[in-house]
Amino acid sequence: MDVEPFSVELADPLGTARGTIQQRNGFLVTVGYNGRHGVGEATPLPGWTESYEECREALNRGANIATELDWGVALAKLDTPAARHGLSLAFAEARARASDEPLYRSLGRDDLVESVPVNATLSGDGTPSAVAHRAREAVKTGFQTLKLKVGTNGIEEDIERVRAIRDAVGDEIAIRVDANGAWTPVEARQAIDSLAVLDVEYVEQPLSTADLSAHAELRGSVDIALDESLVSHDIEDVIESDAADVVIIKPMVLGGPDRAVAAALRAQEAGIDPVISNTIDAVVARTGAVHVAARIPDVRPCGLATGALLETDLASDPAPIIDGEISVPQDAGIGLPERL
Ligand SMILES: O=C(O)CCC(=O)c1ccccc1C(=O)O
Ligand SMILES: [Mg+2]
Repeated sequence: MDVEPFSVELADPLGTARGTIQQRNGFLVTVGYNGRHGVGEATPLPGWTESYEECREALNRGANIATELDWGVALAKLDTPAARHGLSLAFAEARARASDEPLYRSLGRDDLVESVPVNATLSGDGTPSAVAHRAREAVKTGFQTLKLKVGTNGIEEDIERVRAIRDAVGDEIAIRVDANGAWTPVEARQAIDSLAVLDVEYVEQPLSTADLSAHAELRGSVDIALDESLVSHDIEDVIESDAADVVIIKPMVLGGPDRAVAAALRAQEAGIDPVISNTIDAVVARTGAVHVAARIPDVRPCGLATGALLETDLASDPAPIIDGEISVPQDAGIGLPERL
């Protein structure tokens, strides 16, 4: 098991209600298995996963265990999500390569999946007309679903932005908003009443993570999606508390593609729609998440169109976005060169 640090920059920082993301620092993880190599990525995002230092320490520990025993044992001992994701993805890729299948097939999907629908991710800053302009550009390139970051400014201003987008793109385009936990229950109620009129598809994480029952109470005129709540609650808690119409599944946050697939399928079984997203990962984890999405039948548009937010990346992108759908690589493994 080989662990190599990397750093990638965002071309345009992504402003969210929980801070601005400017740079992503992580580790490339390479493993050997049955004569093949698999590559994974561990890119921690503090607040969502362990810190960079904790991730590095966990991977080093894993590397020591892995040389002594085997990958499965090392995986079982990695207890932080980003580190576990790195090893789990590397291992899953090596297995897919050894069986000469694309990763999504190796994860259990039987039929051919050529592409997955995706949303455009729109930063929340700027005037309503600036945001509407970005929305119109995204629709011109083929996106049918837009996700706007909200919660950094006042509710009235956010509603103005969503109204400007709706006016600019018409009624056929789906609009989602992501508050990243910024609202109180009273603010959320007020925002949702206005967002319902603007035919918003769902509100992602309106309230802070802990309170599942407060989210359950908000459900109604606009669907509620939980994202950050999955950091501290597992999918069974969310199902049990009736807190969500949609769950946002980020493989880096859940600890690997295996866990992400399991959680997404479990959600579907319980009548909750999973949406696969990512933490603005580099190309290895981002494309890994594309395979997770391809594994899920009838998946709603996913948050995987984030490659263009990066100024630099680890390799050229094997999953171009065409007409609002991200292409699923069909080569063995993730679809990247065997050694990066
Ligand atoms: O889901 C998307 O459209 C892109 C990813 C995204 O918004 C995001 C990226 C990094 C950290 C948190 C989030 C989030 O969904 O809240
Ligand atoms: Mg979110």
